[in-house]
Amino acid sequence: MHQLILLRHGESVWNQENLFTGWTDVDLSERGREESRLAGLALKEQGIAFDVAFTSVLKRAIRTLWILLDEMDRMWVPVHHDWRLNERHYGALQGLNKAQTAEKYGVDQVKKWRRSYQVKPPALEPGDPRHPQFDPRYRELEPSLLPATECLKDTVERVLPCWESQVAPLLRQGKRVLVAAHGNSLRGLIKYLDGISDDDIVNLEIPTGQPLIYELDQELRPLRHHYLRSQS
Ligand SMILES: O=C(O)[C@@H](CO)OP(=O)(O)O
Repeated sequence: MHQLILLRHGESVWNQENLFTGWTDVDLSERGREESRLAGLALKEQGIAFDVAFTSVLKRAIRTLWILLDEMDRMWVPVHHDWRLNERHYGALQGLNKAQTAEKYGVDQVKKWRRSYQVKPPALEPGDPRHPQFDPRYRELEPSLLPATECLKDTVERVLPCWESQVAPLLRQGKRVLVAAHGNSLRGLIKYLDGISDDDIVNLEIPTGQPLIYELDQELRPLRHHYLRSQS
C-alpha cells in the first residue's frame, strides 16, 4: 500500500478578498497561516509522516508547506518545486472580484469559467505584463508551455506529466509523498486518480488547509481517502 497526502494551500489574501487568483503570486492570509499550522498539527498528532514533498512555484503553496513542516519539526524533508503544480491559470480574470464578475457576465458563465472542464476564461492579451513569459521563475521553460489562460483540461495536461515523471516513481519506491498545491491542480489530479468524469468534476470542491490522505494500491489506484482534521 502507498500513502499520498494532498493539501490545498491555506486561505490566501485573495481567497479572502474573493479575487480570481490563478498564477498571481499572493501570500497566505493570517487565517491561511493558522490553517497550515493546524494541518501540520493534525498530521503530527495522528502520527502521519511523509518522506518527500512536492509543491508549486507559488508562495501560498510553498508557505503552507513551510509552516506545516515547521509545525511537524520536519523542515529537513526534501521538497521539490514544480511549476506544473501551479494553480490553473485564470487568464484575464486574474485580479477581478468573483462576485462582481458574476454580476457582469452572469452566474452561469462564471460557474463555467470556474468549474467546467473545457471552458477557458478569456486569455491575457499578448504583451500583458502579467504573462508568465515576463516572470523570471519561468525563464528556463519553453515559451510554448506558458499559458495565457487555462481550462481545467489544460491544467490536467501539465499536472499529469509531473505526476507520472516525478511523483509516481517515488511512491512506487515506497516513499510517502505529500503534495501541497492548489484547488484546481489538485482537482485535476483527483479527477485522474478517482476516474471522475468531465461532467462530475464540476462538483468537486477542495477546502483550504485540510490534508487529504489517500491510500493507493500497488498500481497506484486509490483504495480509500479521507480528510484529516486536528483533534485538539
Ligand atoms: O482564484 C483562483 O485561482 C481559484 C482558487 O482560489 O479560484 P476558484 O475557486 O474559482 O477555482
